[in-house]
Amino acid sequence: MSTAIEANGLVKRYGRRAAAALDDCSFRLPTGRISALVGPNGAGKSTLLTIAAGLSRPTSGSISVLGAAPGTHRAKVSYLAQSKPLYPQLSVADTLKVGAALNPERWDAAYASKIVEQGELDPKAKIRSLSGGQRTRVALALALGKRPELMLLDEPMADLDPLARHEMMGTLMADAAEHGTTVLMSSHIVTELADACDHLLLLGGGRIRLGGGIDDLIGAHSLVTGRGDLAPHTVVESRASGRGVTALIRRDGQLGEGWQVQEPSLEELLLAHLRSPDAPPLLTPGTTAAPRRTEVTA
Ligand SMILES: Nc1ncnc2c1ncn2[C@@H]1O[C@H](COP(=O)(O)OP(=O)(O)OP(=O)(O)O)[C@@H](O)[C@H]1O
Repeated sequence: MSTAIEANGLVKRYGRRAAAALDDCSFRLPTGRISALVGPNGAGKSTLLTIAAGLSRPTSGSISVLGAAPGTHRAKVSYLAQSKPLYPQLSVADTLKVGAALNPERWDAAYASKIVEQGELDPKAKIRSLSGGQRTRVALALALGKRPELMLLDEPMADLDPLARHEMMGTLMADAAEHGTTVLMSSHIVTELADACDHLLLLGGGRIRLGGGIDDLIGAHSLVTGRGDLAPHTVVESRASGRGVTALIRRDGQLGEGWQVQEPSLEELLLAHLRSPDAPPLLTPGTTAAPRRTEVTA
């Protein structure tokens, strides 16, 4: 399978003395995946997305996007910043016209208009008169109307109401599946991700702590309850419970007698890893970066 993004030893410092926002961050995102980018506040999610969009340069390390340095294939990449920048003085209709003018080869006017219409927005309304959620809808119409091969979305749904979020996620995912679009989307809303995404990148301490298909990552872990020794398994998190110990583990062979075993939900998997920042990382096969070749950008 071809590669949408490959990062190798990526480091980003915002100042000489500042702690690294990304610190030896390496991963491979195959094309066609709808990937959640998750991590605590300040983990480096926006930093990674702006570097992939070609708007910020790494301090060191390399990253390729659609096989080239970030920014090379701007026409094929949509980037939606957390702040959703739009021109406040333009109307909704004029904003879409700007989208068409900026993307003459790829613009799908009918599709962009449909997204706006689903929100019952008046095309003549000025952007400055819209609510935060309505602006988000226009920004998403711009990002999707471009019919990109890769979408880099920074908390795209954060200010949509639950119904609008559900509907927009449905539109986004159906579109991505139909067109084979790769999506890398940061979010803190785990329920939104569990339904929509098939791939996960968990950032912590500036590097990837979990990377791979969500089913594979869940399948590699077990939630166990019982008493006894958990060696030789990797214990991600362990807590005393009424029935002994409840632990999220990565199995290494069979479990001993007397353990109740469950498959964790995505939320349980994420919470355990977020609470245990020192747990060993796991990147499933196909999601580790190839050994470093020539620098694509640095
Ligand atoms: N322009 C900047 N100048 C200086 N430091 C920055 C800048 N942008 C980000 N940082 C720092 O880099 C680190 C990572 O920030 P980033 O915004 O990438 O995290 P995030 O995972 O997107 O966080 P959140 O979930 O809160 O949006 C933080 O410590 C932040 O303070």
